[in-house]
Amino acid sequence: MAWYCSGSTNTELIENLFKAGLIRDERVKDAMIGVDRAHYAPSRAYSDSPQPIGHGATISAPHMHGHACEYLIDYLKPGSRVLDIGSGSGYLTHVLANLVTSPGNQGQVIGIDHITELTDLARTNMDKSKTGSELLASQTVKFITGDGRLGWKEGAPYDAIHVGAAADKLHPTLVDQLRAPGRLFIPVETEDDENDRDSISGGQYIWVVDKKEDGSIHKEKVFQVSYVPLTDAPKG
Ligand SMILES: Nc1ncnc2c1ncn2[C@@H]1O[C@H](CSCC[C@H]([NH3+])C(=O)O)[C@@H](O)[C@H]1O
Repeated sequence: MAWYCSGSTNTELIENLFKAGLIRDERVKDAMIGVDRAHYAPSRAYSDSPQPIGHGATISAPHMHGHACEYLIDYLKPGSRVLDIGSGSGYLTHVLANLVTSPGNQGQVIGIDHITELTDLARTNMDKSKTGSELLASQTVKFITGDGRLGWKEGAPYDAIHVGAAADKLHPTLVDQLRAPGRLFIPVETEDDENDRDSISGGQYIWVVDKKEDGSIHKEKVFQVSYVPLTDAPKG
């Protein structure tokens, strides 16, 4: 159901998304209330819409961030390790960090983006709040500049990997870097699904890829989306 949400404060926006059923999980709601979107979105921070953040990147709409967290929620526990590929503004990286941190049990979230100005921006954005600057100081959150299609093997294995830009395929390196059990959430441009011949005709879909405890892989195409692509880094 299409439902437009906004609020006059961050808490009001998230509560309205919750009331509209666009966020359903209480832990996700609390983690999103804990991150002021105004620190990350340059305009219309409390409206449920994407906004440009420069360098061809956008901060996704908050309901999309909510969906991503909800698909990964079973793998986001205090102490979990997470990789956020295409971290952009750093907003989702911060929300994910709230989900893997409890007093005395710090997980770690690595945000990776291939544009240095954006990893710098993400750090600056996080530093605007006390909790954000503490997460940076304790290295619970680290921003790395690099090609996210390769993951970040120094921090692997990950309980959860989130990809915030559309890949041209299900990069096997990312599946390799999952813990068993672990889950990858990735928008893919035209991945061939042998069970669904329609998927070859194009369109972007979120794929959820599970690495089970025995190391076996289960892939599922869950819903259609429109993300900016994962690309080569701009030259210069
Ligand atoms: N190959 C790549 N490696 C790392 N980051 C990439 C790559 N291709 C695109 N990106 C980044 O993917 C991001 C997608 S848009 C930013 C989404 C972010 N989750 C947010 O809501 O703020 C942009 O910041 C791009 O710079």
